[in-house]
Amino acid sequence: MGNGLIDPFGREISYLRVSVTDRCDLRCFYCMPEHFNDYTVPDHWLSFDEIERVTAAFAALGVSRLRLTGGEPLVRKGLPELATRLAALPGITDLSLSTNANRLAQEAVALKQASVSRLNISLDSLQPKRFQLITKGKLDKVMAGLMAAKAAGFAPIKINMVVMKGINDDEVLDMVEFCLEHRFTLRFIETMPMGETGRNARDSYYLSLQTVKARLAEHYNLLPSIMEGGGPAQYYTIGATGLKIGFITPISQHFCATCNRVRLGVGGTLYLCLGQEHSVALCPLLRAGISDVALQSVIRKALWLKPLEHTFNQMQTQVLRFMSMTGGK
Ligand SMILES: Nc1nc2c(ncn2[C@@H]2O[C@H](COP(=O)(O)OP(=O)(O)OP(=O)(O)O)[C@@H](O)[C@H]2O)c(=O)[nH]1
Ligand SMILES: C[S@@+](CC[C@H](N)C(=O)[O-])C[C@H]1O[C@@H](n2cnc3c(N)ncnc32)[C@H](O)[C@@H]1O
Ligand code: SF4
Ligand code: SF4
Repeated sequence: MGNGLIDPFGREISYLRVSVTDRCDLRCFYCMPEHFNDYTVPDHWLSFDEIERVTAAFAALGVSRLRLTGGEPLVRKGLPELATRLAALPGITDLSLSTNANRLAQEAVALKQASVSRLNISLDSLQPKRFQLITKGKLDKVMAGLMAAKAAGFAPIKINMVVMKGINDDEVLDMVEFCLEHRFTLRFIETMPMGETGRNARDSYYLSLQTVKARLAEHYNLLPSIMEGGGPAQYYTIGATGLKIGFITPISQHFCATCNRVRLGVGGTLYLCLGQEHSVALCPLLRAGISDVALQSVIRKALWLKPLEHTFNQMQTQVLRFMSMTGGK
C-alpha cells in the first residue's frame, strides 16, 4: 500500500476541511437555526494543539490541502495563530479559509501574515435589506471585510453565492458585474438539505444551477475553464474578461465520483461525507493519549467507512447536522 489515503472507491483523499467552531455571528436562514448564541469554547471542542495533532497525522498520510471553516471560523479567538501553525506543517501546501467576512476588516492582514493562501467568502446579495433578510447581518460590514481582504493582497478571492428561487436569483447578473469590477471569482451554489434549515430552504427555494447557467449563456460567452483549488466547482471564463464563474451543483449534477475530501468537526469527529452520517470520534482517542502512529492507523481505517455519495435527492434522507456543524463546507 502506498502512503496516500485511498477510500474504498479508489478516490485519493488529499483535502481536509477543519471546522474550528460551530458558532457564527450571522444566521443565514438556509444554514443555521436562529437560537444558538453562546460564544464560549466548550470542553469537548478540540484545542489548537489537538487540531494541529490531527492535521499533522493527515499531512503525514498525504493530505496537502487544508481549509479552515465552521460555523464562522473568525469567531474562534486566535485563529491566525492556528493558521500559522497549520500552514507550517510538513506536507501542507495550501491553507485556505471560508468566511462570511463579517470580521474580516479586522483580521485580513493577520490572516495574510499567517500564510492563509486563499479566501472563499459568502455573499448572497448586494442589496442591504435583502442581505439582512437572508443573513441577519449588515452588508456594509461584510463589504468592508471583503475590501480589506482585497487590499491585503488575497488573490484569488472566491465569492460563494447560494442561489435561491424567489430570494436572490434575480441578482446573478449583478453579482457577475460586481465580481468583474473587483476581479473576484464567482461561484454559484445549489441549496443542500443539511439539517432542518437546509431542508426547508431546499423544499421552498431550490433552483437548479443548470437554469442559471442557461440564463447566463444568453448574456455572456461562457468558455469552459479550470481554476486553482481542490473543490467541486465547474468553471467557465466569461469571454475575454478573465472572470471565472464556478457552478457547484451537488443536487443537479453531483461530483461525488471525484470526491477528494473529509471533514474534522469541531468536537474532533471525523466526518467521512458532507451528506452522510458516517463518522469516527477522534477526541476520546486523543485525550486517552493515542500515539501518532496509532492515530494515523485509525484515520486510515476510518477511510473505509467513506460512502460513495450523498443521498440528498432521496426525500426520506435525514441529514441531521446543520451545515455550520461540519463546514460546507
Ligand atoms: N456536496 C458537497 N458540497 C460541497 C463539498 N464541499 C464543498 N461543497 C459545497 O461547495 C461550497 C463551497 O465550498 P468552499 O468552502 O468554498 O470550498 P471549495 O469550493 O471546496 O474550495 P476550493 O478549494 O477553493 O475549490 C460549500 O458551501 C458547499 O456548498 C462536498 O464535499 N460535498
Ligand atoms: C457553512 S459556511 C462556513 C464558512 C463561513 N461561515 C461562510 O459562510 O463562508 C460554508 C458554506 O456553506 C454554504 N452553505 C451553508 N448552508 C448551505 C446549504 N444548506 N446549502 C448549500 N450551501 C450551504 C454557505 O453558503 C457557505 O458558502
Ligand atoms: S453560511 Fe456561514 S455565515 Fe451563514 S450562518 Fe452558516 S456558518 Fe454562518
Ligand atoms: S457529498 Fe460526500 S461524497 Fe459527495 S462530494 Fe461531498 S463529501 Fe464527497
